[in-house]
Amino acid sequence: MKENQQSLLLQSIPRFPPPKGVKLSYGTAGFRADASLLESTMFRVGILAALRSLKTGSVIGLMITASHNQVSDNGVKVADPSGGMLTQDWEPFADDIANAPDPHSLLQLIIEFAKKEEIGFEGRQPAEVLLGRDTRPSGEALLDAAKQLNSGGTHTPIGFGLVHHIAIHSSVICLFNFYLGITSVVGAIATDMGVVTTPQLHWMVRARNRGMETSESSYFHQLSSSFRCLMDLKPEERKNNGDDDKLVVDGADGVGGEKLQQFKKTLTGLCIEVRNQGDGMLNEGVGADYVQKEKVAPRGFGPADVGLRCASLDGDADRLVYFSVTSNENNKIELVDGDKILSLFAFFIKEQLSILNEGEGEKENGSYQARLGVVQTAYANGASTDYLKEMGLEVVLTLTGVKYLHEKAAEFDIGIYFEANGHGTILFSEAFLSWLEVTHKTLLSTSEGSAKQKAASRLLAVSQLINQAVGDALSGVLLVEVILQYMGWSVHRWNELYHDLPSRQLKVKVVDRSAVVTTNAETVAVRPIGIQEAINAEIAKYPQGRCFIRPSGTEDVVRVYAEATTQDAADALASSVARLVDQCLGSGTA
Ligand SMILES: CC(=O)N[C@H]1[C@@H](OP(=O)(O)O)O[C@H](CO)[C@@H](O)[C@@H]1O
Ligand SMILES: [Mg+2]
Repeated sequence: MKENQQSLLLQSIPRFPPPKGVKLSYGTAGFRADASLLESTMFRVGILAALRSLKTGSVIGLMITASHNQVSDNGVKVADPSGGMLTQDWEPFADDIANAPDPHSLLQLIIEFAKKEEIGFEGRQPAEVLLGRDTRPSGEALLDAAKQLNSGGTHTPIGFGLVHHIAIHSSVICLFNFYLGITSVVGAIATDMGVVTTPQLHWMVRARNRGMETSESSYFHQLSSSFRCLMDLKPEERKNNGDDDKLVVDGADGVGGEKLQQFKKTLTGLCIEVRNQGDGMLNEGVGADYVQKEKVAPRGFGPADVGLRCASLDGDADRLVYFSVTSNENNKIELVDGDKILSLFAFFIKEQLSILNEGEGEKENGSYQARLGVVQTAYANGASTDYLKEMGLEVVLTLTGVKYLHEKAAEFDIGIYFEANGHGTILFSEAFLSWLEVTHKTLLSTSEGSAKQKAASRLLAVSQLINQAVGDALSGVLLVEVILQYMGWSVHRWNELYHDLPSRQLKVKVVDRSAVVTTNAETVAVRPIGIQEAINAEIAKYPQGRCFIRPSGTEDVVRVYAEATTQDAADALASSVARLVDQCLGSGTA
């Protein structure tokens, strides 16, 4: 590393000492903590992103969000050139630099890592990073702070790279720190994309690295035109419904509600009412995480909504669940979770593939036996896994965290992944898409309007509508809606695809959640020693009981998941295991 680069880093590093007594870890969704603890992390992740951009010769993304966490938390995740999550090989470096105790050790870490990764600092291409943030109020406060700092001349970007807009977060952190971090790498450029959903930022990074336009309007245009195409391909007898069949969406008082409100104006054939658009407290009694875990209607929904088709987004709009309010009391709902969304998508895709391959048999060059697979985690309801297997699909289980599911799904020609909480998408391989495009063209010229041509057209439109970078609640909602219209299904009919086994999820606050170590796709706890045997003894008390514990990667808790044949049994199993965890590791406040 050249001297000018070292001195540039040394100028800024001492300004951001790490918080004392806190160990930060790049978990399933990047770094997440109380916003007040993240000042140095933001700065350091800025450096990491610039290095990643130099290493890959591509644009990298940084998203400031804590998703479904309470409003006082914040976080940051890195989007790799493909638009996916940061490569897992770099996570230890992220942990190391976030926790480096002093300027000297941080600089040494950077020098050694850059050497090991053979990162050239004076290459032809400067580092470039796209920044995005959700609607957390801390973001706005810092925007002002940044502007003041900038006009006050305490930092000058000249010679450090060009920053188009600078925005920041919580009492002097976030984007400004990113900005300083990124521009501590010679020549680096940071471009602020403003307030966006997490999937929008990931989509933008992917688009940019494929030479496409990155604006929000191009994102919305892609979604609305592929949605329109799918609507036009509905069976004739289903073409007239839609407008009188309203969908009500809970926006979690976050960025997704705002964006959907703006976007819905451009959609025809779909009537959407958005509630919780940002006037209330972010994620408080609202949002996909709340609805899925508590199994009750969010704030703003009640008896007047009984029977309506409703959906809920999470705080950064990368999760989606559906529900309908079932009774006038207790805000009870019928939950249609990520597993059911996965099942609906799998059902539709499988049907289109079989139309496309009908009668092709073993003919040479004719059909392409696309490998269709689905990916779930241990949190998937057991009934969904059985249903998917009965459909003849390959089902793979991975660790919790979309990076694991995404990686597995990418091994299929069409890989569909969903977490039960509603995060998921459909990935299409390049090889399959090339074949599909050629086939579609041929079908257009030989048999336009045929069932096969329409099936090919639908699959192509799905690959455009569904976000190929990460799970995206906005594109997900459009695909669900168009499939329901295609099938002529109500939310209730959809929910009848299979019946969920009753389940319960609890969280337990413990002194040190890393004391829980798991194996076997997180279904078995190997530490603390003896706890699994105690859990097994509880499970044995319930017919078809299933239960596991794991440390959360995003909250300071140990999660307990239980399934059984009745709700009372699932509740009792979860509570007794939560007590075990509390006795073994707890601070007593569940
Ligand atoms: C049980 C559960 O819903 N866990 C969620 C949650 O992770 P935890 O590591 O469980 O806190 O947040 C992750 C990021 O959004 C998501 O990938 C994951 O599925
Ligand atoms: Mg989220």
